Amino acid sequence: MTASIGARSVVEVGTGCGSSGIWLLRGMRDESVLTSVDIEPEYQELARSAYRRAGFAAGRVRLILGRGLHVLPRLTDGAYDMVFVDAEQAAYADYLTEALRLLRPGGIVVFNNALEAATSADGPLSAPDPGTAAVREVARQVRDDEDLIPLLLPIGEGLLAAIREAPRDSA
Ligand SMILES: C[S@@+](CC[C@H](N)C(=O)[O-])C[C@H]1O[C@@H](n2cnc3c(N)ncnc32)[C@H](O)[C@@H]1O
Repeated sequence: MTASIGARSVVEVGTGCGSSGIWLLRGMRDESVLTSVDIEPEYQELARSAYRRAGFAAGRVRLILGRGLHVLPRLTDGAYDMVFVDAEQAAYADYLTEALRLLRPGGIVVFNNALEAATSADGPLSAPDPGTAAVREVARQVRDDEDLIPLLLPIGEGLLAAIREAPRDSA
């Protein structure tokens, strides 16, 4: 069973072979579009075929080849309901900045691998690896930002989510 997120437009960084995209599409509205970014053309071809076999029309997915941090700045501000980041852990803080620009008020950004980093022990003499440090930093930023509602889901390697609050009425 898939919980519907009722989203019209979702951006995913890290298409892979299409598994997460299929789960996202199953929870999205019928007329909605998933924009998915990956640096590997072979993965995107496998994903394209997986979406088709899962029954989604070609027009439901826009596959863009390139590094997420090069592609996201070209997408429209405030036009997306959800941004799912599942690539380039060391740059998660930059992806948070991009996601907050892309999201509509009430939209949600989700980072994969959050628990893996949070629960890995540091050695007494070594700094955490850049990916782990970046995941912890983005978790801190989400916690400290008063405009974000944070949520940590213990699913798989852990999903860190943050809802961008709609502006409150000043009256
Ligand atoms: C963990 S896999 C994604 C799996 C996919 N989300 C799923 O669950 O089916 C990570 C993917 O990110 C891609 N990737 C790595 N660095 C990237 C970057 N800087 N920008 C976009 N994609 C990247 C890899 O090619 C790989 O396909």
